[in-house]
This record gives sequence, structure tokens and C-alpha cells, in this order.
Amino acid sequence: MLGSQVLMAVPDSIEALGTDMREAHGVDFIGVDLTDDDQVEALFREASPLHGVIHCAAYTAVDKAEEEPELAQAVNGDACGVLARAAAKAGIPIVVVSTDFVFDGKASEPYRPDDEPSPMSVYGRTKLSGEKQAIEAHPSGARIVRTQWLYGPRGGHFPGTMLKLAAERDHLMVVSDQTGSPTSTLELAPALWDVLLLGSAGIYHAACEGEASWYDLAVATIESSNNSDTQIDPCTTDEFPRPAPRPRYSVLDCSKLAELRGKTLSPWKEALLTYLGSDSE
Ligand SMILES: NC(=O)C1=CN([C@@H]2O[C@H](COP(=O)(O)OP(=O)(O)OC[C@H]3O[C@@H](n4cnc5c(N)ncnc54)[C@H](OP(=O)(O)O)[C@@H]3O)[C@@H](O)[C@H]2O)C=CC1
Ligand SMILES: Cc1cn([C@H]2C[C@H](O)[C@@H](COP(=O)(O)OP(=O)(O)O[C@H]3O[C@@H](C)C(=O)[C@@H](O)[C@H]3O)O2)c(=O)[nH]c1=O
Repeated sequence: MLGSQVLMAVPDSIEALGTDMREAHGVDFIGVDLTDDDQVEALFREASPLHGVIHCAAYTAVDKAEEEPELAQAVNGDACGVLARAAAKAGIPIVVVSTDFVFDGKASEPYRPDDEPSPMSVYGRTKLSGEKQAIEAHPSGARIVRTQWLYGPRGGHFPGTMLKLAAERDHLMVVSDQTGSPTSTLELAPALWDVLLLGSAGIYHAACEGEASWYDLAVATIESSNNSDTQIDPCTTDEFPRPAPRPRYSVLDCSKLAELRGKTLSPWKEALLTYLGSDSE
């Protein structure tokens, strides 16, 4: 969703900094083992990122990760250390994209970046490992950006699944007891740039404003399509069992990012409607 490329090296020219015309080189790591220091260093020599790296690759199949913990650990955990080490050697910062699923969801108010993580799933544990490995490998340059509930122009995502299912079925059940902040990658991408270029080493939270359940997100998505009679009913997590546990509440406190940027990301519904091409509400 954040791009099929797994690494973005930013801009070629210093003039591009601070403008809206920032250009990134997407680098496809075809055939490169991200857990191999030599291969990643060679890739850095080839791509020669001047100002930094935004690392987006991950094993994101939350349920399947429960069956493939070693692979998830290699991709989500160890690769972050390797990439951060290469960035440290190159003397450039790195942004590592992480997740709300590092938290256990037992909180009742938004999680701050320095709150203690306690992941519930293989995906969450391996992403937390990636955060730690990146910080250890590049203490002065690693910026961790935790985000959540992403959707956007590329790749599969929950609103897309809802639209597809609504076209096929006349009834959907969607969990209403998990709360987070649906976040458009169109909102997140500029924030990642700002953290890379203006931020300092450490952990940031980045999500659209406001909170919602998956049910709320499904309803808002289907309503905006204006051509669906599909009935959507709320259900509990227990009524929609999945292999990986998810946090019940994982809203992120994004005030540190807002201070850095002088603004918040847009409210989640506004961003959703913009993405869906309808701002008529
Ligand atoms: N989706 C979400 O809701 C959220 C995502 N995030 C984080 O944001 C980042 C981007 O997520 P998203 O855009 O959803 O991810 P996607 O699953 O859409 O894309 C992940 C990318 O990683 C690549 N990748 C997977 N395994 C490997 C590997 N072994 N070696 C090289 N590349 C690999 C994939 O390549 P290929 O296409 O070839 O498989 C794909 O391009 C991730 O770090 C994720 O953890 C954080 C919070 C929420
Ligand atoms: C398809 C479907 C899902 N659900 C539920 C299951 C689950 O609790 C919730 C979301 O399901 P998904 O599997 O689409 O999303 P999920 O993989 O849980 O999404 C997570 O992805 C990772 C990568 C992250 O980092 C998280 O921030 C988060 O976005 O919706 C329903 O209730 N009804 C449905 O018809």
C-alpha cells in the first residue's frame, strides 16, 4: 500500500527539500535478501540515497504470520537492523514504518510513543523487534513511525475488501469492538517525509484524527459507494474469530508528530472520502 517498492531513497537534489515536489526513488529489491548485510550494502551503493531511506517492506499478513513466525521475524525484525546498519554506514537517517499492533489494546486512551509495547501477535512481536533492531543499529538516525489501519491507492486493504464483499453479498458482519484510526496512505506519505527530513531519532505515531471501529469504517466505505444494498451488521471479535489476536483499542496519540509538522493528519472520515473520490458529506 505504501508502495510495492520496499525502499525509498529521498531526494536527489537538496532543492527538493521542503517543497511539495519531493521525489523519491523507489527501489525494488528483486533478488536481494534484506537480511544480508553485504547484499543490502551493495544495494545502497547502487541506489546511493543522499538524504535518507524510508523502509516500507514488511510481512503484513497478520493471520498467516502466526504460521510463519521465522519468516515474519526475518522480514519484519532482522531486515530493519540490516537496513538501519547500512543507513548508519552511509551516514543518513532511516524511517522504519511500524504498527499499532505493538500494543496489547488494554489502554483506554490513545497510546503515546513512549508507552510500553506489549504485542499480542507474531506480526506485532516481529514489528517490535524491527523497531528495536533499527534503533540499536542506528541510534542517532533511526526514526520509527507507527501507524495503523492503512488504506490507499495501491495494494489490498480493508475498505477495498468491504467494497468487493458488498458487491458479492447482501449481508456482512463486521467487528465493532476493535477501535483504531483508519489512515489514508495519502495522508501518511507526506508525514513520513517530514519525519525523515525534519524529525530526529526516536518514535513517532502517525494516524488520521479521530477513532472508529472496523464496523464504522465498513459502513462509511459502503455508504460512500452509494450503490450498495448490502446490510452491514456489527459483531464482536468472538463472533468473527481469526488466527491472530488484535488489540481492542489501539488509537495512537500523534501529538509529537503534530508538533513537528505544525498540523495533524486529516480526520479519518474526511481522508476516507477523499480517497474514495467523494467529499460530498
Ligand atoms: N497495512 C496496514 O494497515 C499497516 C501497515 N503498517 C506497516 O506499513 C508498512 C507498509 O505496509 P503495507 O503497505 O500495508 O504493506 P504491503 O503488504 O502492501 O506491502 C509490503 C511490501 O513488502 C514487500 N515484502 C514482503 N516481504 C518481503 C521480503 N521478504 N523481501 C522484500 N520485500 C518484501 C512486499 O513485496 P511483494 O509485493 O513483492 O510481496 C510489498 O511490496 C509495513 O511496514 C507495515 O508493517 C503499519 C500499520 C498499518
Ligand atoms: C473481512 C472482514 C474482516 N473483519 C474484521 C477482522 C479484523 O478484526 C478486522 C480487520 O481485518 P483485516 O484482516 O482486514 O485487517 P488487519 O490485518 O487486522 O489490519 C491490520 O493490518 C496490519 C498490517 C496493521 O499493521 C494494523 O494496523 C491493521 O491495519 O476486521 C470483519 O469483521 N468482517 C469482515 O468481513
